[in-house]
Amino acid sequence: MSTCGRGVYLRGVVVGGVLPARTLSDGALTLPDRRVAEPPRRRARRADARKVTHHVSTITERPHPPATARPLVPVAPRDLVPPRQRVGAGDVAAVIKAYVALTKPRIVELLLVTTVPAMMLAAGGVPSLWLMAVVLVGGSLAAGAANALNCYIDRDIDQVMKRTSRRPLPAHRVSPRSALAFGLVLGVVSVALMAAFTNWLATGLTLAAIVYYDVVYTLWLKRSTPANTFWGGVCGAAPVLIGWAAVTGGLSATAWGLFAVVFFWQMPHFYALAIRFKADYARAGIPMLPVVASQRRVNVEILLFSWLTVAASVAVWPLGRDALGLSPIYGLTALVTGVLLLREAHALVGRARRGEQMRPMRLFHWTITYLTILFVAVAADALV
Ligand code: HEM
Ligand SMILES: CC(C)=CCC/C(C)=C/CC/C(C)=C/COP(=O)(O)OP(=O)(O)O
Repeated sequence: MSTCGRGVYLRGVVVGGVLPARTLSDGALTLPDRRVAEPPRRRARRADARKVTHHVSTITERPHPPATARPLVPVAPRDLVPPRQRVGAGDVAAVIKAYVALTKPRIVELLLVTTVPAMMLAAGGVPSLWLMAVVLVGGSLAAGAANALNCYIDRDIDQVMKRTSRRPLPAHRVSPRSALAFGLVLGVVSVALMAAFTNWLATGLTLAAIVYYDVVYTLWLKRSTPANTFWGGVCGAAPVLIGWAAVTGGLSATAWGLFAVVFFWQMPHFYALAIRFKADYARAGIPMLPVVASQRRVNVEILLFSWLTVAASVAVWPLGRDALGLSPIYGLTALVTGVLLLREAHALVGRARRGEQMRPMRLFHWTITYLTILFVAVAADALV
């Protein structure tokens, strides 16, 4: 990380350390349909939220958002979700759909893109189908639990952001209490499954990933520091370690190498999204880097982490599963896709510097193509 980068991160971490977890803008907390009975602690948090909005506004040199929303109307918490809009218990398909949506299935599915090849490489071929099934089901339930709890904790933010406003909680299809219960049950089932059929390391990593995502990232860092993306990558890259540990009972240098690839990779992946939805994040008072720092600073980080991603992917080549390293299938794929990823990252930065339309979703989609191809190569390598 660059020296100037460290400066902003440290400042962010300090801010994160002194402010409480809930740090939304005035607008977010006073939306007409977020009518809650307001206990004194919540009122105090709102005062803190105004401080953070001010912090964000100061850094971006934008005027402080006016407090124009209507005052909160005290109602019982159970009335938070208007009964009319809740999914009727009789409509089984709609109920199932809403609960599945809580697990963010697209993200669960994508996390598995990295887990399966890691397991194959660790096993030097196709691992036992039983173990694959356990890790896939246990891992999906764990990621689903982590996501459902994230939906519960972030229901206020998700309501304010356009991108997330159709999720089950902001759309009032599931009550917050049901989402919380669902997330906790899924979490317990997933960890029990891993404990019963894998080993302690894989189980411990699974539990740690859930707790880390929901407590360290969602409750704390996401709302308080632009370093949220960096630290959030730890749990995003954890499935690689979980898969490897489930097969071997340990973690080798190659496992850590693959972890590093996903960890660095998620920075350009997420920053591209954060540039695209910068206004959303700003409205919700979330200090994502593009909201609180200059575009120049974001550009530097996109390039830095894209290069680190490619460097880590190439470093995995000689490591492999044993002294022989990985085959040229993997090595050449890492080089070619790496060049393409870097070309796209530099293209985005070039457009930003020239003041052209940035089209960040081009990089976002490229990051996905890159990681998918790279991990297909890992799997292919395990088969040869
Ligand atoms: C490593 C940690 C990761 C982080 C921090 C991350 C972050 C995110 C975020 C915040 C979103 C937006 C979610 C939404 O709109 O609901 C997203 C969407 C997406 N991510 Fe990731 N992601 C990670 C891993 C992955 C992986 C491993 C892949 C696949 C190779 C992937 C591919 C995608 C795709 C395709 C979408 C779009 C989903 C959709 O349109 O429904 N992500 N990611
Ligand atoms: C095995 C296991 C438990 C793995 C957990 C993996 C997991 C769910 C990783 C997500 C990583 C991450 C920082 C996502 C962004 O959340 P966000 O809240 O910023 O995204 P949003 O804005 O779309 O809600």
